[in-house]
Amino acid sequence: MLKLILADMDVEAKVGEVLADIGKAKNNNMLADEFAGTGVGHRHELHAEIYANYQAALQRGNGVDFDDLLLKPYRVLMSDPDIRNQMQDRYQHIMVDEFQDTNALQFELVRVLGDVHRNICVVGDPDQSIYSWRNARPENMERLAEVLDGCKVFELSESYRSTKTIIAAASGLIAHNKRAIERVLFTNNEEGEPVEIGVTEHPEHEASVILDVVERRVRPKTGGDGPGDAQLRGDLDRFAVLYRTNAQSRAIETECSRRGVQYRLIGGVRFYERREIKDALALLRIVVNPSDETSLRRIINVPPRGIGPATLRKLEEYSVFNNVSLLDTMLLASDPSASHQLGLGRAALGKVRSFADFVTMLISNSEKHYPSDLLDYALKGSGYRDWVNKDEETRLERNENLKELESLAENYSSSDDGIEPRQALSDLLEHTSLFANVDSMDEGVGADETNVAVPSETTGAITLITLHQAKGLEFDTVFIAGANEGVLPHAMALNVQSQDDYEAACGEERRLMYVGMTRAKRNLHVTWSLFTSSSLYRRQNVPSQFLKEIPEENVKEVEYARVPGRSAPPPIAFSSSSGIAVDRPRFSSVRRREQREKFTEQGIDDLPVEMQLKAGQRVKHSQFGTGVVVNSRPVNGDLRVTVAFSEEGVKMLMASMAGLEKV
Ligand SMILES: Nc1ncnc2c1ncn2[C@@H]1O[C@H](COP(=O)(O)OP(=O)(O)OP(=O)(O)O)[C@@H](O)[C@H]1O
Repeated sequence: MLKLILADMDVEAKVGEVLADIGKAKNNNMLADEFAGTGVGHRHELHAEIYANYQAALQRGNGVDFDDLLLKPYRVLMSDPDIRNQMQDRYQHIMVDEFQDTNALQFELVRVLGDVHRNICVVGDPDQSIYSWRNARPENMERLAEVLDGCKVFELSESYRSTKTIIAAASGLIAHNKRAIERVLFTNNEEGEPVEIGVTEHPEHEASVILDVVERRVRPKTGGDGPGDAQLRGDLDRFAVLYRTNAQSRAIETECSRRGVQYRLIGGVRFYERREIKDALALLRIVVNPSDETSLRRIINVPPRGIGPATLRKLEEYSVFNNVSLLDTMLLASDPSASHQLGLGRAALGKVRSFADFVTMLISNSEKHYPSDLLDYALKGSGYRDWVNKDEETRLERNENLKELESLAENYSSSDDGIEPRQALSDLLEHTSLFANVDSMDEGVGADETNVAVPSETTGAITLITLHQAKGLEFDTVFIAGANEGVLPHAMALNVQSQDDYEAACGEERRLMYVGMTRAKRNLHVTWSLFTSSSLYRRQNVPSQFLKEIPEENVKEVEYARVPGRSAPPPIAFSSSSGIAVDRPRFSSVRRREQREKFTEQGIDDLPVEMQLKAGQRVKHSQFGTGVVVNSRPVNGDLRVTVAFSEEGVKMLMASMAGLEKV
C-alpha cells in the first residue's frame, strides 16, 4: 500500500524508513499532523505527508494497521469518559510480562486502564530488553514505579534455571553495558561446567561441531543406534541452537538433515504466512470487508486471470482519483461507458467484470452459508483449487495446508450456537488475524512465494531458533552459533553514525547475547567460525567482541580449527566425517592474559595493508562516496574507522566489512 502511495505522490522515499517513522510516531501517541510538528527538514516533512496519505488510504479501505490497534483505543479511552470508566471497571487486575519491551503507548494504556483499581503487576528485566527497534522503552519499568503511588518493587535476583558458572558468565558479559540498575543475579544451583567457546573453520564445520556435541551427549552408554533411536529422540528436546539471523539456520538444518537428526525450526515459514493460507484468507477478507484493498490486490490475479499490472494500475488510478474503493471501481466494468471511464479495452473489462461478479456473489452467499462451505466454494469458484493442483511439486503440501484451514473453518460453521453465518466468518477471520502476527518480528520471517517445509511440532527434535525468539524459553544445553563480529553484534550495530549510537546499538546486541546465554540450564556452548565459507573465495571472520567479555574463569576454550597467528598447535583430532575435538587443556591464566593483551594491543601496522587506514587517509565507499578518515582504532584484529564523507556526513565503520578503498 505504501509503495502505491509513494508512486501516487511521485516521491522517492525508502519504504522501510517511512514505515519505521510512522510506527515510531504511532507508538509515541502521535497522529500525522502532530508528528509533522515535531521536526524540521525536508525528510521529516515528506514523511509526515506520507503518514497523512497512508492514514487516509487505511481509512478508505476501512482498515487499521497494528500500531493503530494501540493508538486508536488509547485515543478513545482518553476522549470518552464513559468508555474509559467502563474499561477501567472491566479490567480490575492487570498483569504484564516482559514489561521492559513495552513502548510509550503501551505504558500509557496500562496506566490509564489501571488508574481506578490500581491493581497493576508487571514483571520485566531491563537487561533483556531487545526490542528498541520496535520502540520499546526499558525505562518504563522505573517510570511505572514513579507514577504509581505506593508501588512496591520486588527484586527477583535468584535464578532457579542456570548453573552458577552460566550465571557468572552472563553477568560478566552484561556488566559491560551501561545500566541504570546494576542487578546482581545469584543462584543456589550447582557450579556446573565452564562455558565452552569453540572456534570452527566455517559455518558448515560449525554445524558439524554442534551436531557432534549433541550426538556425544545423546549417545547411550550401552546399546542404541545413535539419535535415530526412539528412546534417544526424546533427549533431543533438551538442545537448542540459537543464532542472530534466520539465514544462519541453513547450515544447521542441512547438517541435521544429513545426519537424520530431527529438528524443529522456529521462525521458518509459519502456517499463517504460507502463501496458500494468505491467499485463501484474502478471499474471505474481501467478503467481510469489501473495501479491503490489500486483500483484493493480493488475489486479483491469483490464480492468473488476465488482470495484469497495467489493468490494475488503471483501476487503481480511477479508484484514488475518484475516491471510490477498488472493488466499486471494478464493478463499474458492467457499465456501458466503463471502457471510456476506466481506459480499458473490451477483453480486460470482461475479465475485471467476471472477477468482480464472483466476489459480489461470494458476499451475498456469506449471508446464508457458513465459513467452511463458503471457503470451499471460494477456492473452487475462483479457480484456486485447480491452480494449486497443477503444481506437482507443491500440491500435496499446499492442499494439506488448505485442508487444515478448512478444519479450522469448520469450528466456526455451526448454527447450533445461534451465530449468523456472516458473524461466524468475522469471528474466524479475527481468530486468524490474532495468530497470523504473533511475534512475527524477526528479519527473514514471512517468506511468501516459496513455502519451506516446517518440521512438525512433535517431540524429539533439536530446536533451531533466533535469539530474539528464544526469549522466555529454556533448554538444558544451548549453543549460540555464529558469534562473529558483524553477526553478533550485527553489522547494523557496528556501522553507525556516532559513538553514542554505537554504544546503544551494541548494548542491545549484548543484551541479546545475554538473553541467549541465560536460556541455558546446564551447558552453554558458544561457537564462531574463522571463515565465511569453505570456498576458495571465503573471507576471514573476526570473533565477536562479546567473547572476551565473558570472564575467563568461567570459560573453556576449544579450538576445533586452527586460529592463524596462534603459536600453539591445534589440539584437534579430526574424525573422518567432521571435526570431533579432543578438548584442549585450558590456557593458563597468565598465558591467556598475555595472548589477549597481544590481541588488543595489536597496532594498525599489524593489520593487512588494505585495512591500514590512518587519520587523514582519503577513502571511497560504494554507498557513501568519498571521505576522509577522522580516526581509527584496532579492535580484535579489525579496525574501527570514523570517516567524514563529503555527502553523507560522519560514519563509524568496521574496516573488514565496509569495503573502503584508499583514494
Ligand atoms: N521458586 C522456584 N523454585 C524452583 N524453581 C523455580 C522457582 N521459580 C522459577 N523456577 C524455575 O526456574 C526457571 C525459570 O523460571 P521463569 O521462566 O519463571 O523465569 P523468568 O524470570 O521468566 O526467566 P526469563 O525472563 O529469563 O525467561 C523455570 O524452570 C522455573 O520452573
